[in-house]
Amino acid sequence: MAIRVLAVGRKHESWVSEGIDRYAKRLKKPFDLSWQLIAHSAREHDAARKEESERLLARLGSDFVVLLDERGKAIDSPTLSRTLLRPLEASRSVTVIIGGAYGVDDQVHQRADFVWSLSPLVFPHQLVRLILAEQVYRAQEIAGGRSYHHE
Ligand SMILES: C[S@@+](CC[C@H](N)C(=O)[O-])C[C@H]1O[C@@H](n2cnc3c(N)ncnc32)[C@H](O)[C@@H]1O
Repeated sequence: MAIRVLAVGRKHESWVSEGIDRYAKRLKKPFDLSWQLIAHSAREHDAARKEESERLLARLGSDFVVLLDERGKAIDSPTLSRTLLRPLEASRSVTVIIGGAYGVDDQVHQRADFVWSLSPLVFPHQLVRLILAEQVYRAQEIAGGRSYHHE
């Protein structure tokens, strides 16, 4: 079991890639991250959101789905650690979704098991990838009782 990220958009930009690699090197099962990039739609607004959401839904299966959305629920890092570990320990894969420029539609919201807000502020997609990588590393360290995270 592992954590898969489904992200709408192009490959990691270099400044993001460097940061993600930094954390990825320190990740071990079940917290290792794999990335699947979903092509963004050539359309705009609602039409793009719908098309990208269909592409995301087609890849979900029975995973525990965490949707990143600024309107979701803000949680602290220990709660994130438990939220990720619980399905992984029950042999269920976790998929984390990062939407495109227009976010995702209601169907993806309804499918999500947990909608996670990093902040009410909207962050650029690439930065969200980097924050996610660091928070998954932090979740791993909390689960292992190590000293990276100080309350
Ligand atoms: C540029 S944002 C799109 C924002 C857009 N207003 C929307 O309706 O979702 C791209 C993606 O980054 C993620 N994102 C951006 N800010 C976020 C935040 N504060 N918390 C959680 N996810 C965020 C979401 O997955 C979002 O779909």
